[in-house]
Amino acid sequence: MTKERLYLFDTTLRDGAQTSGIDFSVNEKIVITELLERLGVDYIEGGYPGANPGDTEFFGEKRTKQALFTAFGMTKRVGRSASNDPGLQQVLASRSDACCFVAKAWDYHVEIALGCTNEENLDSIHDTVSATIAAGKEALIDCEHFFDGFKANPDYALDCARTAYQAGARWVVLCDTNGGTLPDEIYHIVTRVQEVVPGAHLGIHTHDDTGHAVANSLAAVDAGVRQIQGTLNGLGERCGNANLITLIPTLKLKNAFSSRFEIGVSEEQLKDVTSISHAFDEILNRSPDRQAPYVGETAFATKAGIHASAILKDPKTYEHVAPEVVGNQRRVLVSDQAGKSNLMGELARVGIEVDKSDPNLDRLLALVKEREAEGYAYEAADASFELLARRELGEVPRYFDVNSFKVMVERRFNAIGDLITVSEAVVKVDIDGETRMSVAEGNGPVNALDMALRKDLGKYQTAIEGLELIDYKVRILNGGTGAVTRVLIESHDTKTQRRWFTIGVSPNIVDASFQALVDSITFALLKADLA
Ligand SMILES: CC(=O)SCCNC(=O)CCNC(=O)[C@H](O)C(C)(C)COP(=O)(O)OP(=O)(O)OC[C@H]1O[C@@H](n2cnc3c(N)ncnc32)[C@H](O)[C@@H]1OP(=O)(O)O
Ligand SMILES: CC(=O)C(=O)O
Repeated sequence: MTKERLYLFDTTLRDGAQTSGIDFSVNEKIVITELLERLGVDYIEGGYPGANPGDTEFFGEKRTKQALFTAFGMTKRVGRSASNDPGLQQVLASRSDACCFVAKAWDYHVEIALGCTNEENLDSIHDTVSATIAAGKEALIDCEHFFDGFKANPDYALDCARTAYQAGARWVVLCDTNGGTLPDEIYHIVTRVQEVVPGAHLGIHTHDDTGHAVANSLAAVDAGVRQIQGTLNGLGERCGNANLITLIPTLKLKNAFSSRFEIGVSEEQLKDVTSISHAFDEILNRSPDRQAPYVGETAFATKAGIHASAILKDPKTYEHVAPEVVGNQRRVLVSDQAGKSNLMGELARVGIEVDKSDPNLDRLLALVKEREAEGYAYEAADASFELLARRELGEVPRYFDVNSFKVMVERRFNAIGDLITVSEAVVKVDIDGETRMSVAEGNGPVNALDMALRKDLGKYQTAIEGLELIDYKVRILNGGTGAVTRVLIESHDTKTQRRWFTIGVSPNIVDASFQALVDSITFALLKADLA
């Protein structure tokens, strides 16, 4: 059976830019465009030329190599001709291949927001499409509020879609602008729209206000549309748009879609989807969603011992697709929910092979469970777990012993009379029988301890040169007088680009932090030894 082509339209740089807290620079738009081309989408909507200087500059050049570079705008204003509408002309004059214009499709909006007649709005749609084609560009119409409009006045919503299509729009895109429509309604309405516009010319644009943006897009495809609009990681106005990073693997890997449709993303590009999703989060300066479908750090993570035991026998027992096909990896976590299979899985990942009958494994499992009961969470601290395991197996040298540490926090006036808070730490470590004392100041007690601890580790100093602490999280585990503090530290080695997590637990926050710091440095030394 020949497969039908489904087209992917990315609006990260337009609807994504309408996300609260997001503000793309032109350079960021260029980098994101490169990511989108790597992914293999068909259309990249780069923004709204004329709406702001950044978007105007971005559209001063053609920015795509394969994808159709698409400019966004709104249909011509009523009371002007298309050639006399400066906003419309600026969109048409941009270095785009295609122009996508938002048009009202709900008569209530025509009356309230535009303040014109239904016929005048239809004329605007018609004239805008004609002007776009006359400018030598592909025309798309985003029918805003299409589904709400259809429910209120189906004939008028259909008139809008028909007008755009008959004027020559390549795509008439049905938008669930307020995001309140459910999949069965989408299916039903898209079916009706095909009485006036063929599915091969219909697109879907959904928002996630009920958590159904992806499901709604799939329902629309099922009903007949052949273009899907969405964004990287589901960015977009309010709760976001349909997430292309979820949709693409589903379209490629789930038989209901992959047996009927072809998309422009190859198997190789699919393997890049996790890395692209995380690279995009880096640009946004936010942590990736750990539970994101397909690409999240825990998307293929197994915590329960019963699951881990089966996964080690055959991963398919608890995986709906293989992690490698989307560039992700399997993780078998070690925690108080673990059995020996979890341990063996995690040990194998760090290069330690142990037989299931090895008594060391029973000892290690008992130790993990005991420490988890005290507050440790090894599933979040890969490096501390590896150290614990290797210590039990006698594989971690005593690089240094901490003889003592002291930290002091002082609030005082400085020489020019400003009130300042100073943190100072003193750490004594023994290396090969020799005691070394280091003193350091930091912007807080933990920072001061960290600076002092790695100020002078003698012969080990070069191995920790690239080490930096990049995140520090504190959690109080049980309230009241019995409170215990759990500290999680993320470290990074700028030389090897390795990242790792360590953990410390104590009733005292400084003590918990110090444990995590010592583990972090010990892990860096161990990895340098093993390299
Ligand atoms: C559903 C969506 O996501 S649509 C995309 C929405 N995105 C944005 O609005 C981001 C970019 N927008 C902007 O920078 C500005 O709104 C601009 C430059 C486009 C327009 O700015 P202004 O001219 O100051 O108008 P303002 O934003 O106050 O109001 C929008 C105007 O467009 C009109 N309008 C809205 N939609 C349409 C449409 N589809 N066709 C024609 N006119 C429209 C409104 O009636 C209103 O007109 P009015 O000023 O005569 O009342
Ligand atoms: C056009 C658009 O972004 C919407 O209707 O949601």
